[in-house]
Amino acid sequence: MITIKVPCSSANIGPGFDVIGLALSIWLELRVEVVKSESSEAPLNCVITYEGEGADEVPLSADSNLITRTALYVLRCHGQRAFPIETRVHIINPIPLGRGLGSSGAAVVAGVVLGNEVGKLGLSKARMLDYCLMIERHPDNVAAALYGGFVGTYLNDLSPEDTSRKEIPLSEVLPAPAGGVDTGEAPPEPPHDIGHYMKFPWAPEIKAIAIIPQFEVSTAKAREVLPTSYSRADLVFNLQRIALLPSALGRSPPDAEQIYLAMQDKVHQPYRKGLIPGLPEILHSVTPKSHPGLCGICLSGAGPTILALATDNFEGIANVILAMFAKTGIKCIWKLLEPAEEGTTVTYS
Ligand SMILES: Nc1ncnc2c1ncn2[C@@H]1O[C@H](COP(=O)(O)OP(=O)(O)O)[C@@H](O)[C@H]1O
Ligand SMILES: N[C@@H](CCOP(=O)(O)O)C(=O)O
Repeated sequence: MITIKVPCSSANIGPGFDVIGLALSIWLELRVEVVKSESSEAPLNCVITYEGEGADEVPLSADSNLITRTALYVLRCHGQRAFPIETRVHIINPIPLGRGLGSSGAAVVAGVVLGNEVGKLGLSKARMLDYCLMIERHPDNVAAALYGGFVGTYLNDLSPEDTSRKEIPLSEVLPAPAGGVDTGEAPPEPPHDIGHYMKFPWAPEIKAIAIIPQFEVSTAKAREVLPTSYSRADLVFNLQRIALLPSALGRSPPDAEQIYLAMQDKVHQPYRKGLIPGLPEILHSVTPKSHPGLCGICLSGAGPTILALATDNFEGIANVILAMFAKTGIKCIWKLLEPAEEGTTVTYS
């Protein structure tokens, strides 16, 4: 049995839209067996079973499920048209879908690693990141999930030819389900070195409180509300803070006032407030002064989850935010999470 574990992630930390990600301690798990036999009745030779978040909505056919579609993309780029006979994938998913905790990033990373394992491809993590970036095109979730920890990420300036290959429509990378029928066409391989990451230190005192509202915001929709250009003042505002953030969050003991300041943002949060009732009030009123123990607060990924970083008073801080959401009629759960330093792991038993 091959076990693949991929952590969830909180992207955009503060001013780091599409740049800074933090892998956190909820893991998507795949238990994979390849049962050798002459033939398989399963479409594309793959049987999927699933438990956990999204069990009532996630498709279980290999050409529709995001994890197995991603694995098929990787396999097909290496001349393997289907899964080995017969591949059985059991998915255990505790990451809530569409909440800004990187469920799709984790699914994409899991799919790339699945393809690499069952196809015996021997891809490096750096090459696997290229495959991830052909599907989930912002690097902050997938790099954090793959490498673990608190990361700064970037996309390289590619040649015009590689740029157009990287920007190929997603529908050509992951073709629409065709009922298991293999069209025979080779998918576009990713260019090399699409993106990269750097790991930053994280002060051990700081934990992450995730306040998770019980409604979904699709990342695709939350990207549509963002402007295509920004004022110089807003851009400089974010640059000034992002320059401080990695050292502020790495310094021990943490300086809460400095972290709070370094987590302000004018690039994505103000534009997403229409999707998340109560967002501006929560971000402005929960501060280190009003709530001792708090260091900083921001939208997690594209939302609606709120990420509060704190050294103490976790339950008190969570309850205040829960009560603010409740005023707008929104129910939430909350979890106390820690950085997942290791990232994606593969074990064999
Ligand atoms: N474990 C999974 N298996 C299959 N598909 C998944 C899984 N996790 C997420 N997805 C897909 O990703 C979508 C959510 O992605 P997205 O809108 O980016 O939100 P999130 O913030 O959770 O990443 C789900 O609706 C589903 O289609
Ligand atoms: N940088 C992306 C991050 C999306 O994260 P998710 O967890 O909501 O998928 C964005 O803000 O669009």
